[in-house]
Amino acid sequence: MLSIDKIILHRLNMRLKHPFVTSFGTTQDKDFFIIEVIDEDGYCGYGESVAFDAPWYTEETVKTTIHMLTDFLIPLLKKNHITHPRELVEILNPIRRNHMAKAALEGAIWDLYAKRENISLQQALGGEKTFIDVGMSIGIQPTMIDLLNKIERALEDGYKRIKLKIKPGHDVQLLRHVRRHFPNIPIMVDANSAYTLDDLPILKQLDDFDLMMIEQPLQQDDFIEHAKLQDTISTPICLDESIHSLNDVKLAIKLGSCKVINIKSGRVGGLTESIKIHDYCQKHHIPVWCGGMLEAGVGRAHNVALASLTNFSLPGDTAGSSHYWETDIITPEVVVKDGKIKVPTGAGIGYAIDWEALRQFTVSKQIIDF
Ligand SMILES: O=C(O)CCC(=O)C1=CC=C[C@@H](O)[C@@H]1C(=O)O
Ligand SMILES: [Mg+2]
Repeated sequence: MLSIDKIILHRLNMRLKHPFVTSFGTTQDKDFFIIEVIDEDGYCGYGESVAFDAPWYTEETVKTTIHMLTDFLIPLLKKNHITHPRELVEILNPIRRNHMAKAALEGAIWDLYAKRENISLQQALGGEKTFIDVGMSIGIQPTMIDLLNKIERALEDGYKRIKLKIKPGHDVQLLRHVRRHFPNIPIMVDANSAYTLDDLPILKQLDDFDLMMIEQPLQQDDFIEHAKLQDTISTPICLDESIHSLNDVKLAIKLGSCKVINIKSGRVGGLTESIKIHDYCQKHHIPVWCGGMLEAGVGRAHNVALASLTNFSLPGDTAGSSHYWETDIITPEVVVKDGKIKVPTGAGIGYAIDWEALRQFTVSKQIIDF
């Protein structure tokens, strides 16, 4: 049994090395928290919240996550006995959605469980790969030169594919430029729902650029529209914001709304649901890859373990720590070599907290006794 003694919420503020610009806006200072779950034997598990400070990606925010955890999710956990992290889905089920809040807590409990069992998080999740392939997501850049330079540098660092952000007015022309300089590199684009079917003429032109896929071109609940679009274009569609659960995946596959799925544990409510989605997609020959939420080291470590499952067959948005941060909060930091990350084999997430760094970024701390 996992007997929890206390939970500590460490609220942090970390400045990204470079602002990340998408069709919704700009992120530079990341407000989030690390959730530390300590059991009666002194084992500690760590999770990271991924909601942003404003609800532009999904409806959750840092504040809603804290509200959900302190007022609902942790009180529910207190009332239940738990022997395995898989049981958490059922325990937290009375609370609707709020997937990022649930995932932060669940992630910490998976880490705690793995540490108690003295196995790696990878082993606990059923991952098999020794290395994972990594791509880079490049936000919208001030100028074309900046973008070309960023791509150049990512390729030099060995990244296996480049993801570019597009939006209306910032798409075909941009790809023409990029393809002129880099005719053969693996490129994909992410629209973060910036288009509608009225943009079909533009979206059809994207077929000319030999893209690996186009991520989330339409609105998050446009399953039928995505199916129509996938029927019209040959570039595979990948769904991100549309996928909140295994049921969404079933719907998307049934309707033909996509050919690829981006899994983000926070968006789907945690690692247990992520594994279910991974397994279902594998059975249906739909490749998946691990998305990113500009995580610090703890969230990044969880992503690395998850991406080691076999059907994560495409490079993910899990770039190395140094791409985002001057100093990360784990040691060693996550390192990318030749476009790959070695999956750690130590107990739990396999990286230690760098307490000095964590303290340096801490804004506040809340202790919840069990
Ligand atoms: O963590 C990373 O490097 C991936 C960043 C990234 O592309 C995204 C992060 C968060 C929200 C979005 O803007 C975007 C995405 O949609 O995948
Ligand atoms: Mg996306």
